[in-house]
Amino acid sequence: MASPPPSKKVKLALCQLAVSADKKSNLSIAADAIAEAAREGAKLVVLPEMFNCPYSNDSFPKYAEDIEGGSSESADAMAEAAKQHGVVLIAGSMPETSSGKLYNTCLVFDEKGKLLGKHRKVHLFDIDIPGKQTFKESDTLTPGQNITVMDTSVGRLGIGICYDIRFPELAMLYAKKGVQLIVYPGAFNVTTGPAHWELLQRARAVDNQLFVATCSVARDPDFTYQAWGHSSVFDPWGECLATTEEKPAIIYADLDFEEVKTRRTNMPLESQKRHDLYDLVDKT
Ligand SMILES: O=C(O)CCC(=O)C(=O)O
Repeated sequence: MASPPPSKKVKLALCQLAVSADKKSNLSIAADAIAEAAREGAKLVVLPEMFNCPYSNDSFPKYAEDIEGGSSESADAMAEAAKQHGVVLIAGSMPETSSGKLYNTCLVFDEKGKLLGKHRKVHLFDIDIPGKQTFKESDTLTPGQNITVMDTSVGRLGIGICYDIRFPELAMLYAKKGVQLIVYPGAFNVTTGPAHWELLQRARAVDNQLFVATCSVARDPDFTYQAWGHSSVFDPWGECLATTEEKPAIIYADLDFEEVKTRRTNMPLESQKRHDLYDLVDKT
């Protein structure tokens, strides 16, 4: 891949949305948040994982849309919002149906509403912490087969979805490909969130000397899945630029991608790696 586009400053908005069982209302809440973020000057806007439906295996098949088949009201609504407000939009994720399979899919639109690419969650969230948190996405979902790097007008972005953040190799591959910011739409829970959410973001940021942003749904006490919230963004030094708690919120940060270069010049980890002792294999 060629070098990333020239470094720029960009105002990022993370929209921690309240999601209900009403898809139309979820889409309209998302569109309103995008409009508000754009009014505040954001050029890059992020939505949460499964922003158009409740996070449950029962919901995924019911809410899934055939994005490639061109009949996706959620994709159409988000393309329209990105265009209307002139922002690069990382549209969280939504259940996608394709050739009889279901995926947890993030769509990315440019400021003209053109689909720049999509990421299908590659690591499915299958965990069992008895009495605390059990979830098995693989009961309904199929993992994606691609990693996702894209050049946008605001910089080179890498996308992961929630559980993808636990796999450092993915972030390392993104760094190797010149990514300046990794965005993880997500929805950790009240068991794993307090333990690992911030730690994982800071680790991915510091290890790879790049920006890391996460965007969660807000917590709904009536849902079976209790989301952690705490959408945040960390810089390449591991400092938190913005965060929030569990309620609906839009948070903002000014990212200066020049800092990626500066940190890597000051501390040249990449060139100091001992490729004679270990290596990262890129199979993409
Ligand atoms: O890794 C975790 O603890 C939570 C992951 C998750 O909620 C997800 O992948 O949707």
